[in-house]
Amino acid sequence: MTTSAITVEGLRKRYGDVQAVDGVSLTVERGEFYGILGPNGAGKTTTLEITEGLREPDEGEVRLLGEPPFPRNPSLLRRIGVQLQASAFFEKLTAREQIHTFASLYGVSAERADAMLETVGLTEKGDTRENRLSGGQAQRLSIACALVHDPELVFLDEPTTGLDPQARRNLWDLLRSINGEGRTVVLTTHYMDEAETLCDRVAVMDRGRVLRVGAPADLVRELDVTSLEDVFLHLTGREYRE
Ligand SMILES: Nc1ncnc2c1ncn2[C@@H]1O[C@H](COP(=O)(O)OP(=O)(O)OP(=O)(O)O)[C@@H](O)[C@H]1O
Repeated sequence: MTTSAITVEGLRKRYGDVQAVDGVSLTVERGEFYGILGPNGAGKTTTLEITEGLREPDEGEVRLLGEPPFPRNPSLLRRIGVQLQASAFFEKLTAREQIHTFASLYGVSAERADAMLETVGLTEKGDTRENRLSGGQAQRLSIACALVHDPELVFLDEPTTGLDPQARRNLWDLLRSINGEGRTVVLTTHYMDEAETLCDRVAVMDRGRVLRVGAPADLVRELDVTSLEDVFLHLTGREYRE
């Protein structure tokens, strides 16, 4: 039996008075495109960071590709890709220098780095400094950096926030092709249309808890509504964006 890509059991994390994650359990299968949805402060990023092994939970168990991610597990680092925010780029480097730097950290060839730049459509921007890239270009570069070592599983935290509609659609195509190659993709998003279009299954989170998990179309049917936006409203009793 192959293990799931991710299993999370009874996760809890508190910051001072804030119970950021309050008993989250979920399973992501290998090859799945999985979305974590929720409003600001729902606990999505904290759940993701614990799953990636970047944070220690107060309680709960995580298995990432069958292994515990915390404390830092070097054998896992090569197998997962974490999209960093564009602000985490090395200062003053060009797009090509950024991805070459990530590649060398992983012992990956410069040719592979250049090929990744091409995959995300940034070859022509190779000589452009990170602070001169558009929002969409910076997002694509950060995804390329997360993929340069050919990981099995990719984590993306709100990859299309702040992009114009065309740039979002281009990024959707890229994410679909990443998943189409058999990689597991886990993303958080604020956009219901994005989740509806891309995700095999979504977990709807609010106030540190998972309210419901399912395929978008199944959730819409089960709750007898017309869209994922309505699913959210039905589950939480409020609009997605207040
Ligand atoms: N390092 C921290 N210290 C203190 N409180 C934190 C910290 N990180 C998150 N929180 C709080 O924990 C709660 C959950 O935050 P988290 O970032 O996980 O939510 P989120 O769903 O990712 O939100 P967003 O969509 O705004 O990114 C919030 O109330 C947040 O203010």
